[in-house]
Amino acid sequence: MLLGSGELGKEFVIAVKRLGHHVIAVDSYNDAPAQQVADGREVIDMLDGLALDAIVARHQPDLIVPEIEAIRTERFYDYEKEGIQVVPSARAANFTMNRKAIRDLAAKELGLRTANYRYAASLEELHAAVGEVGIPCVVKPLMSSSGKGQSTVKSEADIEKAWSYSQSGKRGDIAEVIVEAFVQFHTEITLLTVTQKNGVTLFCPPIGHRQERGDYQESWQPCMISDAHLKEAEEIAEKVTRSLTGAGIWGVEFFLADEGIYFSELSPRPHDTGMVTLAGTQNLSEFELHARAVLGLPIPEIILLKAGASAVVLADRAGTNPYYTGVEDALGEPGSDIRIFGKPATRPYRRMAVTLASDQLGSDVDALKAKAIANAAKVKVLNTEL
Ligand SMILES: Nc1ncnc2c1ncn2[C@@H]1O[C@H](COP(=O)(O)OP(=O)(O)OP(=O)(O)O)[C@@H](O)[C@H]1O
Ligand SMILES: NCC(=O)N[C@@H]1O[C@H](COP(=O)([O-])[O-])[C@@H](O)[C@H]1O
Ligand SMILES: [Mg+2]
Repeated sequence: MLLGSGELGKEFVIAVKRLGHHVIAVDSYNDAPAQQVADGREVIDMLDGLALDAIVARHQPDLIVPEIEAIRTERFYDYEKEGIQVVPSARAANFTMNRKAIRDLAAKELGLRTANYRYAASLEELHAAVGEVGIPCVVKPLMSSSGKGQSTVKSEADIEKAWSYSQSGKRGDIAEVIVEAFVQFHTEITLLTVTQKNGVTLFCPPIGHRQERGDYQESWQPCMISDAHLKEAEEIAEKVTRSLTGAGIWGVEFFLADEGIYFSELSPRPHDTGMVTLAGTQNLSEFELHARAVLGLPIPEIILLKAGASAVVLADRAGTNPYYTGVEDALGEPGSDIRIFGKPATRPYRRMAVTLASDQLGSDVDALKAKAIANAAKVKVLNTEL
């Protein structure tokens, strides 16, 4: 049972169905991307614990695979006790659903370097927290993803806007926000990390990415970083995933700054920036790795086969029944590909597709990034009904 059925879930469903499994895909709206390729579907509010209990009782899944954060993950501890495998584990899903749990674990318990941070549960508390952390700083709802409700405070005048934006962009019922000192990083990476039932942790070559409005725009693999940074990132990823427990792929996010490496956050599931692996950069994509890891199947090796890049195609308006023009143009050159997710509705900035570019190992990753961006710009998302 897949909880959350967006673009990441869709590729995961394809990977597990190729291994012969039966999937029920769940989301809060009908015809979500992963539901279109699954065996069955449910439409519920996943923050509603009783609604979750009802579908778990109805389908009796062997595995529960969360695909988003905003789920009543407290219920997962009971499901685990009942013998259902929660991916990667109830603890991991529960800790990462709320930024407070994972940040306090990383910074306080594990002693990792993170941006200086405070929490605030009201506008007054936000003023105080910004005072302590300093300007510029980043304000994020405790429960949100893809930058929803996130903004950067550059002056005192931004504080009120940041509070109201956090409240309209948050997922679920938690009003509290985290206030993080702005890290002046030069590089941002995702380290895809695979924990296995046999206890051996594997790492994919680092993925570089660029974000706007807290949401990813392009990603590329490999991202060249120093051996020392890579070793440190792998050690941190191993430490955090071991503490959270379980088997599966994780997207561990780091900022690389002049003063060193910062742990930012992690997803206990495939990562959006990891869609670059759909370009065939590795022998197994992040979705195939997740499938094997959660099913306890062997992963004899992870090897980099090609250099690649991905770029997002965003909608620019609200509407239904989207269709796409320019796909022919975007696929014209060798090494170009696209994944259209099949979301049934658009809204401004909603990610609808990614373009992929790849070439042989050792080729210029910047050129691949430019190619993916140029191809994404050729694709237009239009609506038959506005
Ligand atoms: N403290 C910070 N300093 C500088 N930039 C930041 C900071 N926090 C976040 N960002 C920028 O905003 C992006 C999104 O932040 P973060 O990953 O915390 O949000 P998110 O909503 O969980 O995103 P996602 O779910 O897509 O991973 C980061 O990748 C980074 O580019
Ligand atoms: N950074 C997290 C992320 O990329 N999550 C992916 O986006 C979907 C939601 O998209 P939507 O908001 O367009 O419905 C999620 O279901 C997941 O696949
Ligand atoms: Mg992130």
